[in-house]
Order: sequence, then structure tokens, then C-alpha cells
Amino acid sequence: MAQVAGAQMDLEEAHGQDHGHDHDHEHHHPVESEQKIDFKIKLVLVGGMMLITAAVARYVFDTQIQSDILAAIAAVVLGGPIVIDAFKAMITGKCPHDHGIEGCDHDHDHEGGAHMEELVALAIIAAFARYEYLECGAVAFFMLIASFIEHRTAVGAQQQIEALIRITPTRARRLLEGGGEEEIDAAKLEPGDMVIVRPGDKIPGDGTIQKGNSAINQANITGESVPVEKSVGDEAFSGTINETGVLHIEITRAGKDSTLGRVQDLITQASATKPVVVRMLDRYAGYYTPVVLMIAAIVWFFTQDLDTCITLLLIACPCAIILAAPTAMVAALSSASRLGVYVKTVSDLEIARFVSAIVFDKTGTLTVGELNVTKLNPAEGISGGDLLQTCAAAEIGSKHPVAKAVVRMSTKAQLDLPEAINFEEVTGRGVKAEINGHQVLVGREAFLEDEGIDSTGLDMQSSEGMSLLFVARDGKIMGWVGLEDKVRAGASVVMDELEEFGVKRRVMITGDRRSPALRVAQELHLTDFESEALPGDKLELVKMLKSKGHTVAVIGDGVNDGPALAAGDVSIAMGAAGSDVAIHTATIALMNNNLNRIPFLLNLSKKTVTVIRQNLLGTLLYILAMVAALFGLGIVTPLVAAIAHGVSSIIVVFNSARLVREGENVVDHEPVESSAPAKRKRGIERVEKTAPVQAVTA
Ligand SMILES: Nc1ncnc2c1ncn2[C@@H]1O[C@H](COP(=O)(O)OP(=O)(O)OP(=O)(O)O)[C@@H](O)[C@H]1O
Ligand SMILES: [Zn+2]
Repeated sequence: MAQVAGAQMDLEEAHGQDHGHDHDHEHHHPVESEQKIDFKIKLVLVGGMMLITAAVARYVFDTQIQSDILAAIAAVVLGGPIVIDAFKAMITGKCPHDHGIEGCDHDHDHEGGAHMEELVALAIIAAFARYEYLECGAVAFFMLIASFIEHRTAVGAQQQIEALIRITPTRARRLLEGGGEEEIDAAKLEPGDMVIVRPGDKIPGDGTIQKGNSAINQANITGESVPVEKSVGDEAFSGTINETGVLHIEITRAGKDSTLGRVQDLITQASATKPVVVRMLDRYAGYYTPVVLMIAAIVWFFTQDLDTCITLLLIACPCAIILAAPTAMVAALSSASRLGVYVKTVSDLEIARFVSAIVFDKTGTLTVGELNVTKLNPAEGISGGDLLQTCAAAEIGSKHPVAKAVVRMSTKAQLDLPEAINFEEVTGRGVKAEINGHQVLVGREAFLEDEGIDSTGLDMQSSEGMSLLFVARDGKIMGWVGLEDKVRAGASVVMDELEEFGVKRRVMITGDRRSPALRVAQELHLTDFESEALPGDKLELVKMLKSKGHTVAVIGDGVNDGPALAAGDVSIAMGAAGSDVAIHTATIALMNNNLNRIPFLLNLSKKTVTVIRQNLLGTLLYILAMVAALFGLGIVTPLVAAIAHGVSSIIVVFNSARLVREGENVVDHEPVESSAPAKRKRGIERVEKTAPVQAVTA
């Protein structure tokens, strides 16, 4: 009980952060279902009271007539809707157990072909026909209670979708060109609009901060508990909460196109997909009801005892079986999304527990991806300033982390950058541009070599552990720029957890040089690494690992690694918030950059499957025990069966709800952790002796 309440609190909290003006909005679907559920609650309360009164009346009065009249009314009040729903379902072929999501066709798919209320409806009718009103009412009562609990707990798919709809911003304050501001519907925002967001307000769309700085609580989207400091030039996401400062934001994406909109799509899609077990059950579902009815008919033929038949129908009603997998899946999806992990189809969640090899990208995945220029090594006759200036001028058009680092450094050094023309970027290799009439090349050593540039004369002594950019002008080498990156905080802990989980090969592949790659590989206890890789090599690596029988997960930032991501059995895009590519190419979108979400995901997968198995096995045992008790001992009556039926569904729902709490102990690390360069070299030696790291190709 407490667990489920806790989960609901989380959802509620997300709602509670709605400061002020967002409250009075209307969303037709949740409102509709709320009404339905409210009505059901009243029904259950009224009916339940009458039943209890009827049961008491049976003992108080000498005759049974008073009790019977009350019980009959209760039976009609409680059982009526169930019988009507079941009839409707039989006629339309739709599952009566709708989750209240309007226009969501997947509902009846969800429950498969087994219309779980048909058998109960039949039992209700049979009991009513035999004047067993009290039993009849009790059956319906427990049935309603069970379905009510399913709806109310966080296990209801709808709960999760509702929570996301609640965080959708509804109002925005748009800045007018002539000064001043107007309040408009957030849905009416368009790219290019400038909005003002005050502390406590929700950010109405994705956009870039143009003025001000603030701490932004992004927990809604990225699952990071700690607010993120943002200032001019940073990206802000729809539905996140501005905590401290006043911001002017230029909208880049609004409504459905925003990160929030995409996340909502992902959740809706994911809860419409089916786990493998359910697909299997579906195949036989169509036969289930007829078979049970036949058995009941045979039993009746031999025993002539309608009570036994009614009891049998109740025992055989597969509510708990039908709830077993979907409730667990939805609970797991919801705890994943709380940590910023969005799974597109539930089968990915099932596969994740088998992962035995993981391929990581280096830059931006295992490392922070924010490089720093730490050394300039100009060739003879070239000044350091000239080298950096030329390099930065050529790189200004590139979005690669190395390019950003070089440009940032040149700004710091207050260099004026001449304009580059005929800029061209060769993916994973480097850039070409014309600067002040000179042909400039910047990139990896092999890139310059291919262009016929000789870099052998350069001093390479101090390049150990650094990423290098080689710069050439008019066919002559100018020198290299040395850059360094930091390994992500907590990455080595994550690697240890992965090893413990059974991920035998933890492989890094990078386009970078061998020396910095080796450094990262050793620092993180990776099993293999491949350096100086070309974009196509990632795909080859994934294929190779698969051919060795591994279930492979690929983790990247979605840039340049689309094919490799697509080839993985599971693919995870890191830092997917704000990146359309990443959300589209990967099967799992990780909205933040915390590597600790990976072991969490693998463990969640394992636990989810365990919970599903517990649910199924437990239910089967319960059914067998009930059947044995019915025929062997004759101690099971319709009333007992009705209670047991409701209880079994409730147990399944609560067991699944345990998954909602998964990941509550996942802590986010401080964003940056650095290893002091001086210690590093000695470190390498030590690690090498204890944990040999081999190149993949070897
Ligand atoms: N815009 C660029 N300017 C200069 N060099 C580049 C550029 N893009 C790529 N390179 C060179 O090509 C190499 C490989 O780039 P790539 O993007 O494939 O990998 P990476 O960023 O080094 O690492 P990872 O593969 O781990 O993300 C880089 O290390 C760099 O030397
Ligand atoms: Zn049932």
C-alpha cells in the first residue's frame, strides 16, 4: 500500500510544481476518465454498504426477505455495469476494461482477446438467477474493487500519461516587439517567438536563452534531481521549471515538436506496445473463454450443481493473468521515465537484461565531451598564436567538440578570427577552409596525410594522452593543437556495476588517437577499445560482437553513430533532450548524460521480468489450488471464489507496483570529476599490470 502511495506522491509532486496560472486548464481525456472512476467509487461504496447491511440483516431478522431485497438491489447496482460492459464487449469485440484514454485504439489490444469480465458477468447472472443475491453482489464488489485499484495505482498506464500531460505548459508570456508582453496560449507559440519566463514559471517551449541566468529544474524531462545552472546561449526545455532568475528565451520548438512533446509521444507509444509474454497469451486468448465454458458445461452435466459451475467460472476468470505483464511493464516504464530513461517499446526492456557486451562511444559518452586546449605545438617558424588563430578560424563552422574547444580558446586569447570561405567538413576526419586566400586543413593525422601533407617533422614528445588536431596551411604542416577531455563523473563505478551485472565486454570505440583512448580505457577498466576508428568501423564492431553470440547494447550521442545504434540489440542515445536525431535513432532515449542510468536499466529489465514471472506463476498456482480445493475438498463456494478472484488481481497489481520504486536510490554525481594530469602517467602503469586492456582488433 505504502509503496503505491509513494509512487503517486511523485506524480502528484510533478503536478504540484505548477505554480499558479497553469492550473485551470482542461484536458478532455483525463477529465473523462476521472468522472468514470468517481462514479465507480460511489457505486462500489453504495453497493458495498448495502451488501454489508444485507449480510447483517440476514442474522437480525427471522425471515430472509429484508436481507434478500437489499442484496438484490446491491447486486443490480454493482453487477449491472459489469454485465452491461461484458455484453457491449461481446458485441463490439472491444475490451470493456478501458483505461479511459479517449481515441486510444490500443486499449482492447492491451488485454488481448480474452474479455476478462465475460466469465464474471456470467457468474453474476447465474448467481442472480439462483436468487443468491449476496454472492452475486460480492462477486461484483470485489471485481470492481480490483479494477478500481488497478486504475488508481501508478500501474495504470494512464496515470503516467496524465502526469506528463499535467506538466505541459499551457500559458506563455510573449515579448512584444515594441516592448511590453502579452499572455498567450503556449500551444500558439512559434519558433522565433521571444518569451519571458519568471522564477517559478514553467518554460513554455524549447528554446535558447537570450538574456538572464537561472537554475532550472529539469527533473520533469531529464530525471536529474539537481537544478541545472543555465545562462545565455544555453538550451532550455519545455515543461521544465525556472527556479531563480528571469529569463528571455527565443523559442526554437513548441508544442508537439518540443522535447516534452516527443517524450509524451514516446510514452504513449511505449505503453501501446506489448511484451512477448502478452503476445504469446494473445495467441491462445481466443480459445480460453469457450474452453472454460465447455468445462463448466461438462461439470454441470455431471454434477447438476450450478454453484460449482459459478465457482468454476470465477476461479477461471483470467483477470490476474491478463494484468500480470502489462502492469509490471507500465510500472517499470514509469520508474525509468522518472530517471529520464524513455524506452520506446517494452520488448527493449525485456531484452536489456541479456546484454553481455556494450559498445561505448568515447567523446561525449564516456568523457564529458567538453575539451580544453592544453597545448600548442607549432612547427618551426610558426607562432603559437598563428597556429591557434588559423585552426580556430577554420573550425568556426563545425559543431564537433574539438572545434568548439579550439574556438573557445581563441576567444579566451582574444584573437580576431579571419573569415573562412569554402568551408567543408569531412565527418570523423577534419575540416577544410580557405582563410585569407590560404588553403587550410585541420583534422586527424591521417586526414592530412591523405591530403599529401607530411607531419613527420613535428615534435611529438609531449602529446601523450592528448587528442591532437593537426593544422596545415597551403600544403605545409603548421603544428598540432593538444586537447584534453575529462572522464565522466562516476563512470568507473558504472563500469564496475556493469561487470557485476554480467556485461563481459565493455568496449570503447573512438575516432581519437590511441594514446588518449588508452588512458580512458584503463581509467574505466574497459575490456577492449578501438582507436582511430572511422565512422563505419562502429557498425563493423557491433556486427563482430553479435557474431560472437553477444547481445549488444550500443551507447552513443546519436551523432555519427546512427548505423551502429541501429545495429545494436539495444541502443541508447545519451543526452537525448534537445536532440531530434538521438530520440529517433535509438531504441532507448536517455534524456541526461548520467552513465549510471545504464546499470539501472539492465537491473530494471531483470526485475521487471522477474515480477512478471512471479505474477504469472503465482496466479497459475492460485488457480490450481482453487480448483483442487473446489473438487477435492468442496470447500470453495462462489463467495470465497469471488473474494479470492479480487484478491489475486490486487496482489498482482501491488506486486507490479513495487517496480515503480526502482531507481529511487540512483544518485546523480557531481557533473565534473577530473584526474590530475601529473598522477595519470603513473596510474597507467599500475592499471596495466593488474587489468590488461586489449585493442578490439587484436
Ligand atoms: N570538425 C573537425 N575538426 C577537426 N578534426 C576533426 C573534426 N571532426 C573530426 N575530426 C578528427 O577526427 C577524429 C575522429 O572524429 P570522430 O567524430 O569520429 O570521433 P571523436 O569525436 O574523436 O570520438 P568519438 O568517436 O568517441 O566520439 C577526431 O578525433 C578528430 O581528430
Ligand atoms: Zn477476472
